[in-house]
Amino acid sequence: METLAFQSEARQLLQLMIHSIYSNKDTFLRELVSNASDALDKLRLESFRDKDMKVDVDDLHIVIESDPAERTLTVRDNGIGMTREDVVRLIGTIAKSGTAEFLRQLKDQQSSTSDLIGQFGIGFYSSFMVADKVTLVTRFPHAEKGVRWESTGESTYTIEDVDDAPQGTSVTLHLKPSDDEDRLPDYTEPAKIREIVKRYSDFITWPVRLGGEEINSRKALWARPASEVTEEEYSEFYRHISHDWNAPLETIRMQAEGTFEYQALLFLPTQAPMDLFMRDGKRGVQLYVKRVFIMDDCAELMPEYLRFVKGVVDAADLSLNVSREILQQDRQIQLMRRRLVKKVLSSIKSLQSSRPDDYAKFWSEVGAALKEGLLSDHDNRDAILEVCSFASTHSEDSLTTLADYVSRMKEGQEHIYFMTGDSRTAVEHSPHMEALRAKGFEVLILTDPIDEMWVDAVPAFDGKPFQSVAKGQVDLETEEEKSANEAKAAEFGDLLTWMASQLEENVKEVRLSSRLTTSPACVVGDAHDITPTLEKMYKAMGQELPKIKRILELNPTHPLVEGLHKAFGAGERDALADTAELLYGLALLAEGGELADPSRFVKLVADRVQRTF
Ligand SMILES: Nc1ncnc2c1ncn2[C@@H]1O[C@H](COP(=O)(O)OP(=O)(O)OP(=O)(O)O)[C@@H](O)[C@H]1O
Repeated sequence: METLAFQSEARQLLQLMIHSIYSNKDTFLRELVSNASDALDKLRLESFRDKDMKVDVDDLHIVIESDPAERTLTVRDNGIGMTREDVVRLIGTIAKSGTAEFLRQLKDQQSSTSDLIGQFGIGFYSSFMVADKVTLVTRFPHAEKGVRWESTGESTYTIEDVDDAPQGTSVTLHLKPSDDEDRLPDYTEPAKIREIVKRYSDFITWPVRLGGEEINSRKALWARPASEVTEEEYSEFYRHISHDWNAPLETIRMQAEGTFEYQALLFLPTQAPMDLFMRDGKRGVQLYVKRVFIMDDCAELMPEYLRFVKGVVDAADLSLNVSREILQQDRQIQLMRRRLVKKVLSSIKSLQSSRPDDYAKFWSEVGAALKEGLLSDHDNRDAILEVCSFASTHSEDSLTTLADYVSRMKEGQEHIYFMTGDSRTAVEHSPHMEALRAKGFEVLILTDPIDEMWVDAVPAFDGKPFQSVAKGQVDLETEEEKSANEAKAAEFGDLLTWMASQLEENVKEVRLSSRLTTSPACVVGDAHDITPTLEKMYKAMGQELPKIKRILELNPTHPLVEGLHKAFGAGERDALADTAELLYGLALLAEGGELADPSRFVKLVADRVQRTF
């Protein structure tokens, strides 16, 4: 027998369970039954794949046994079991993504641990809420010996080989004394066990037996008429497949009959899954064939940008040993996926109109993922744009849809104006916004990294082209203003050419601006240039890009520019070279950009300030 220590994160979680003030302790049984059900699914799949496997899969089941005298409760399955290495890895450590984040949040807000336990998915360790010792005996089909694991949930566990372990896993809880005050019922009572299984695990497709009797109905929710399924049943099922504690925000059911029959039961989450933006993040739709679980995380059923959608698709006409490769090539599957995506998007759309507050919360949780679809899903681009919301200069604290933006467009306004940047403040204070603000045009404020990408790919919404206020020529002038500006441009012509040659390493053109009212200068990109933020993102990913020169725009009514023009006319070229450089530096700083040589800039400024004494 070997005694091993729990990994430190596992130890912290166990402590949390042992001293849990969490009121709903019944959920430990849901977790054990859920794990047993997963183990049975896995064994059946493995037996499809490996025809030589010498395992009896005819009577896969879960048995619950209780012994009031010994005060034990056992949950046993004849599923896939675990090897010794599995036990150490899966039960002794926590490899789950998001654990570190979970423990950090826990430190931050001690008071509401129960909410957090739930969000994280409590799993096997929840046994320690109700037991002071847990014994697990398990055997993997190909292993000769079984493994016996035991722990009191303190810092160590013991592990040893056993000769006579049956196929599968049994978990025996040595229950704490029941205690009404601590809300700890007597879990050896059959009526209590029955009640918990009925409440949390009724839909489990495998038989759950207690005293020789089957105590779950095993009816797949998606196969029952919608009118007969309660909200609570949907929520429990959602918890089983998503490991999310919250009830789903929206339940979506779909059914197709005819040549390719399927039923779908999908859920939108209230909260973003922990792994939404992690590299190994999972997609949430499971594939069943005629009520039999086939695979998790089925990429063929839901595109990546809808990875927060959880649920089940049960197709009647596929073979039970269908593989990913077959799914990828199946035209019916592609058609089905298209319909599922449309249905999900239309459900979000109706959420938006019927429950605006819920939609707003939903958007704040998963909007950044959904917007990825603007790049990857051309067919549904318009439908995605319709359910998007953005910050805008129209309101400080609420977001706007594009339809609402369009309804507020001024007479004669042809474009949907936007500006991308790192933060709302940076965008609002950027010189590029001045003329738009002065003329009262609304500007969308786009600060998600993904925004930098889709704005280049999506040309228009509802026939109105998107226009960056920091790119190309922003055409806001009246005819009179235009002709006045043309006259100015002629007047400033020599200065502009001279400045362009002074700054040629950094800018490709110097011109007069129609977007500035109070700042002296700003830097803008050509319509198809990538933005500085995007340039930074590419660099962060290790991609070197050729240097991108932008355009310097001057505000001819600003005293600094006027002064420069005068001095230039008087022929003081040499002394003005530094001024040109300073102006360019100021324009960069004003948009929150970075100077190539900050120390040189500081020296130039200090020099100027000195001359004022
Ligand atoms: N009855 C079982 N048979 C086989 N493997 C099991 C069994 N119970 C647990 N395991 C293994 O141990 C792992 C950890 O279980 P645990 O319940 O802690 O987390 P989980 O089921 O992965 O996630 P969750 O936190 O959502 O419950 C499982 O993923 C599974 O691989």
